[in-house]
Amino acid sequence: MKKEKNVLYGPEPLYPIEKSTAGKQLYDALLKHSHLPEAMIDVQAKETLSYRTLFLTTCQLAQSLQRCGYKQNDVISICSENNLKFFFPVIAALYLGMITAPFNQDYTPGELHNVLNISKPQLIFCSKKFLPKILELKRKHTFVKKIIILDVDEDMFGCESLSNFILRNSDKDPKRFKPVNFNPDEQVAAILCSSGTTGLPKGVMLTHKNFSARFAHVKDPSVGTETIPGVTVLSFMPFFHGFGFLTNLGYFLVGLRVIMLRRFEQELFLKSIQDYEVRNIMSVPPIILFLSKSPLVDKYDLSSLKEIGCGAAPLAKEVSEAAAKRLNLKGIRTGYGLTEATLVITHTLPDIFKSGSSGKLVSFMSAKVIDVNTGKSVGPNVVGEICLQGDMLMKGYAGNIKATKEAIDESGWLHTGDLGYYTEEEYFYIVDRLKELIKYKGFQVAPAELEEVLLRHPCIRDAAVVGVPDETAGELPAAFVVKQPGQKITEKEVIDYVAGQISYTKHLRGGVRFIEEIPRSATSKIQKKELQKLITPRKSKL
Ligand SMILES: Nc1ncnc2c1ncn2[C@@H]1O[C@H](COS(=O)(=O)NC(=O)c2csc(-c3nc4ccc(O)cc4s3)n2)[C@@H](O)[C@H]1O
Repeated sequence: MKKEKNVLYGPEPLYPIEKSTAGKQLYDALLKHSHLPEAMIDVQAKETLSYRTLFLTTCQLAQSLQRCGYKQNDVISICSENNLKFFFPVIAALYLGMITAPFNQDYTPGELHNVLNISKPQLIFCSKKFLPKILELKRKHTFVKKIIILDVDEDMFGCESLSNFILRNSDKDPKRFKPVNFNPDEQVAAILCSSGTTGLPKGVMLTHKNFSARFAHVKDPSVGTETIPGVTVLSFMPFFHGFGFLTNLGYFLVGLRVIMLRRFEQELFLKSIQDYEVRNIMSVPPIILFLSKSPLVDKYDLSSLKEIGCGAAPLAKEVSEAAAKRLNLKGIRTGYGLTEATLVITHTLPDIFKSGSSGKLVSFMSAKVIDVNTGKSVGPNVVGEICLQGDMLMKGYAGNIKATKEAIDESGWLHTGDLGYYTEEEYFYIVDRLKELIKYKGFQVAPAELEEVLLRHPCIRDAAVVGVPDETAGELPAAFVVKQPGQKITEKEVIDYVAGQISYTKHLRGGVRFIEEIPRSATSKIQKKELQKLITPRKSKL
């Protein structure tokens, strides 16, 4: 292949991208692993899902969906905490070429309005805990025609349970089911939320081919976490987010034993590592900080841990080294990823650690760094915007051609909005963010979404939201507010008002500052860097 100057290319892959659909690859993998007794163990519920049950149930659910007339390109959503049954509809949909649009179960009605109008799911699978929210949502959104409850045996409030839906509609012999064939390069597999470089959350369309590129990675011992069937990993990242969604599908593909936490609880996390002899964890920087500092760690035997991956936000060199030393590891494997490029794009290789680096490019991808003023690609050790190209790039933002064109240029390069550089050895370092995105504990916070909520308040004339650096969370959303003339409103009232309108991870933990005017450019774009200079970090109330 012709190599361009100042463009980096990922390594030759150990495994090629399969030509089959991601659904077919998972079908074959689950069949192959169906002798393994444990696919996923719910620690809190003390329940176990076997690969045989995972395989047969996904086939029966796919048969049932087909029998009820669901077909390629129909959209489902999932609203659930991490749950043993979460991936049943995901995998069944992949078999059929249906599209899964998961969303954060803690979203408020306002947030749900935004994201649901992007994907317009006709069928929503939810856990019992979130049924009231989804019933309310169905009343408001006429495109939602059916709700299926994942984790109950009996129908409730006019909604079928998953078990009854399968009982009533599936074939007596699930082994007669075969995945549908379609073009994996074009077929959208999932629509995942991301705010991209600016504005409100958008729907990232990832194709079966994007998934297959990730699947090729996970089979490679130098890329994936573990590749030996039956090896134990711990999974606590939220399943609705690209990180949790795709890492777990990768675990199933390889046949790993996944210890699942419904939500992160410090002692349960440590006890699970000890009791299940977990070998590998994929995590985010706040967890590494916890492992480096918490006295709780000394109460448990964590010697089974052979590798910890970390990504989704910057990991301080000191924190990484302290955690590795405490856990007797040579280092913490770090990676850089974004939903618009499916998952991990760069990562450090096993046993080769470069503190502070996010590692090297993965196969099937190319990268360049461009000068933010000229747009021209630069060479090593020069900071610029990271641009990506290759088989893991999203198909685009669902229903948003304008945002897609702003993100992916005519030459097919995704402009990530991340500032970084690479060394002569092609190790990447992410140093800052051009884009507005705020990362609270690895979770995305779109400033525009909070600004939209603030501007609806009658006492607020103008508002801007920026990220405040925080050692524990990475960044905290903070608001600058201009009051309406003559109006009185306190910082606490603003914080409480926003907290009542938006989900937990987006609350204004960085506080509120009242100012006379929001600094704007000639094109009325908020000058966020100016505002950040006005911020003196306060002790966060996490
Ligand atoms: N390592 C990093 N350092 C600094 N910033 C980082 C980062 N990773 C993501 N980010 C930031 O999050 C943005 C993307 O946010 S996002 O869309 O929510 N997606 C993500 O943050 C995202 C999706 S998948 C993923 C990772 N999966 C992994 C699995 C194993 C492992 O060892 C490392 C990783 S990173 N991250 C990036 O544009 C960037 O701004």
